[in-house]
Amino acid sequence: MGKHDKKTGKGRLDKFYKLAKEQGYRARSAFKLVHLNRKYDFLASSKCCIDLCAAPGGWLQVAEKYMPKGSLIVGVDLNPIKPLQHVSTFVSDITTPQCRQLLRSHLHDWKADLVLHDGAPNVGSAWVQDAFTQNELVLQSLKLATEFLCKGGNFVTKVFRSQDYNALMWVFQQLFKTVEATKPPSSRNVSAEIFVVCQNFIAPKHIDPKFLDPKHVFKDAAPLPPSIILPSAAAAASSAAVAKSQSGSHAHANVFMPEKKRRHREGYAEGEFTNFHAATASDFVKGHDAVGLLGMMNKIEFVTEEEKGWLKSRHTTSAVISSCEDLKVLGKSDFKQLMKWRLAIRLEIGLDVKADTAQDATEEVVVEEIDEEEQISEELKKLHEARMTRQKREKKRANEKKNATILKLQLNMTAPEDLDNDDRGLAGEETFDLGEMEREAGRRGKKRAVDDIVADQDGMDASESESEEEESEEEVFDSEEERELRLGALEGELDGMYDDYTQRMAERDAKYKVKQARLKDKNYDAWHGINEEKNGGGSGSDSDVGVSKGWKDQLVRQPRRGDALEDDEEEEEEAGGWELRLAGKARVGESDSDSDSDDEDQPAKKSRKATFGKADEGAAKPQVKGKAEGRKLVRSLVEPEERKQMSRQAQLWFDQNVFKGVGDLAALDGDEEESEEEEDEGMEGDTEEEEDDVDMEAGSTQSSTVDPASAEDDEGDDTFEIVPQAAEDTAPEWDVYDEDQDEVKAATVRAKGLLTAEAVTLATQLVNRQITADQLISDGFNRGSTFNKDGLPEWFLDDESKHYKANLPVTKEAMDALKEKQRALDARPIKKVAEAKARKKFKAHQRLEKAKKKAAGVMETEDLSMGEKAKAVAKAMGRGRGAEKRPEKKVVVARGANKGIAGRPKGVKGRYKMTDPRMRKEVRAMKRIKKKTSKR
Ligand SMILES: C[S@@+](CC[C@H](N)C(=O)[O-])C[C@H]1O[C@@H](n2cnc3c(N)ncnc32)[C@H](O)[C@@H]1O
Repeated sequence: MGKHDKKTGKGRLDKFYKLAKEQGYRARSAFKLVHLNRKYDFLASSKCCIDLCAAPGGWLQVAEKYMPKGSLIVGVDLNPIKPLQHVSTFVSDITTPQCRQLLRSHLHDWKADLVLHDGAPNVGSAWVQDAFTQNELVLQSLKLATEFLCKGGNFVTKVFRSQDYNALMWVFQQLFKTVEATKPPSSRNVSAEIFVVCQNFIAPKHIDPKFLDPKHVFKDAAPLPPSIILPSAAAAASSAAVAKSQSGSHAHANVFMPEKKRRHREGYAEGEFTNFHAATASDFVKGHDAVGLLGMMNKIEFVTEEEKGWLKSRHTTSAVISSCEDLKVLGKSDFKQLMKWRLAIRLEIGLDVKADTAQDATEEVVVEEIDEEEQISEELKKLHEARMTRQKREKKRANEKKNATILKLQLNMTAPEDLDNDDRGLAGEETFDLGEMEREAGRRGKKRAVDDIVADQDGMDASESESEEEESEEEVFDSEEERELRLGALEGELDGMYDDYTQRMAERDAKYKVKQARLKDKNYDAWHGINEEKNGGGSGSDSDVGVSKGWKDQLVRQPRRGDALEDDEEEEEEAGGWELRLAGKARVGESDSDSDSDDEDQPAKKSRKATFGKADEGAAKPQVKGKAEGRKLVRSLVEPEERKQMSRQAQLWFDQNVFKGVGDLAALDGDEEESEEEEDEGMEGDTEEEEDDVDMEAGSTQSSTVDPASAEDDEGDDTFEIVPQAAEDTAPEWDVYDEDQDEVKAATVRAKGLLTAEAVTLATQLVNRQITADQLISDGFNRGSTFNKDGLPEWFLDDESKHYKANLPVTKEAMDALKEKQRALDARPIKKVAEAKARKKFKAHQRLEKAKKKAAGVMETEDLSMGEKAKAVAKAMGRGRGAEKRPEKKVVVARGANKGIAGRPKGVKGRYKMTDPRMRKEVRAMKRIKKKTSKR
């Protein structure tokens, strides 16, 4: 903010300076807020306002003036602010946590409904550098705003137009329902500043910090130009100064902000070393691609004498000049104005000739307008000629097809279900949708208007090939209406051109390209959104918005993917949403081109303002909707269509001679299923669909006749055959050893309880008398395969033995019971375990003491020999130590090789006992009986 020349450029003491002086404002910048408020009227509805970077207090004064009496207004700045009535101020750096705390204490837990930010870092280096720091400051202020704003609150900030501008706008869009950028008249044209009014804060519960982190927000921004060109013509004058500022800035950037050094991801075009492009006025006026130029260039310069002469033309208004200064931010009206100016200059210099010179002098203005219109329509013609012809050709082809289809139908050459989707539409389904017809009519009207213009230009009827019906429609337009329509169409075309321009702007944006590239990578990990999604929304009005509308347009078109994203929210929480939004931003291009996403985009499209529509787009809009609806309609028909196609094939199949005489296959196969179905569905009669169903059944019948299994049967293939439950004596012999196993298991169960869910289930069933013991035993006998195993391959039997097992029931209750048991075990306190261990130890100690005593007693006994004493002591001590029990005698059944042998049977080690099988069974039986009786 150094010293300025008071006559030129920024230092000029303009009317706002004087006005500020007159009205007692501390700074001329106060009028920026006055103008912004005039346009958006946010002050009157605010009760609590924070002004970040408020010194010397101009905005505070305006806020105090326009906000309701008794409102809370807090201002903060690095510099002290002279006291103001009804306003509290303090000195702090808004980038520090201390400022946050001070704000909190000033607000007394209130939420602000307005946050203003007019901060500008006090640096004097080159403007790009300043822009970056400025925009960092903006992000910081946004951070504070998100913290202090109430839901629905507003945030007004100054932004410097630079490559970071779009990134900032995008972030605003994610947090506010309406975001508009504007340049108030009090903001000097030479200044790169622009004001963004963000309305209706969404107040998400969680904001991904990446949204407010310059590292993330600006990381994708286009690379910093190595050479910096000052935005104003005045600044550009001194190339030496520029060079100095360049080097200065770079030195600064390298030394102090090495991390902010941008990588040239995209690279510059061959021979280009800057992102700033200026075109000459001649390029614009005389060149063919005026729209393209506007999209690609930053500025139009008047360099040559001829060009300077154009500055004096009555058509060259100050608005045109200021538009030429910064093409990046052309609003729609600026754009149209510029295009009109171009045509006017072309006329002046004789590049174009007035088509209608015989106009009345009194209608001079009108004539001129028409001339311009004609010129524009020339452009229009060039732009749309190809499209029109294509459309016409398509329509003609469709008409022919339609007629052919209708003829076919009339001659019974085809069935309606055989028509493809297009034919259907042609054959009359369009009559299902009256709305669509109406829209179609509207489209025709609009198209006619455009065609008329083209026809006028050409001196020929552009719609020659249109049907007579349309020609009669043409008569409906009287000359005035036609004119209106023409104008409408022209406006539309200009809108269309404007959209082209914005599209080019978007494409030019490096980020856009990167996102497009990323999109191509299917593995690109789509990110997740802020937890609270916005509904509809998008930016608001497009009128007069001096912003890079391409971006805005995209953002508006971007669907607010509320519901769709909610499923992913939990995952998103961590990732936080930044990159999902990025992905969404990148998807924009896709959504425009990809008709599949039409449905998804619908809400966003609804939010789009009518001003977006170019003539053809305007016409396309209903088409899009119609298409979506049509698709719906088609979809409902497509599935049966497939089925019908299938059934038709089936019909053809059964029409073959080989099936003649077979009669009704459906009836043949007895389709109980079919009759059941019919009963169920209450279907009767002989509708086509039913016939199809029958055909389908027939199809299935046919398939059943060629069932491979039955085919095998027929052929007598004896690979294997499942024998149904033949009573055989191949069941495994009752093995006495199993009894042992059962006893062992029973002992385990007694000791540890039931261990498996199956066991618990069976036990529960037994206890609840859901199953009897006999049943259980008999089920046990049925276990395993009982079919004839003769001749079966080894692998099969192996598999069977492994897998052919009864599936024992398992109930949820049983599982719960087991879990509960385990939980109880796990929940045993350590103390209890320790106690148990101590108890065990104590008992062992007692046993040992007892054994020692016993051993001492043995030693004192005089009756025993030393050997006997030693044996007795060892026995006592062994018991005392809890020595392992002697291994039980192994019972060897005297059968087979062991039958009648004397001495140790083969392969048996240790203690053993020979038993007779009969005896063994009897002994066991006795034991069982004894046990039972003792229980009773
Ligand atoms: C253009 S002036 C604001 C004018 C003010 N809106 C008015 O109408 O009076 C920009 C202000 O931003 C302040 N500023 C810059 N960086 C700051 C920071 N980090 N914290 C607080 N204020 C800052 C400067 O001290 C300067 O007073």
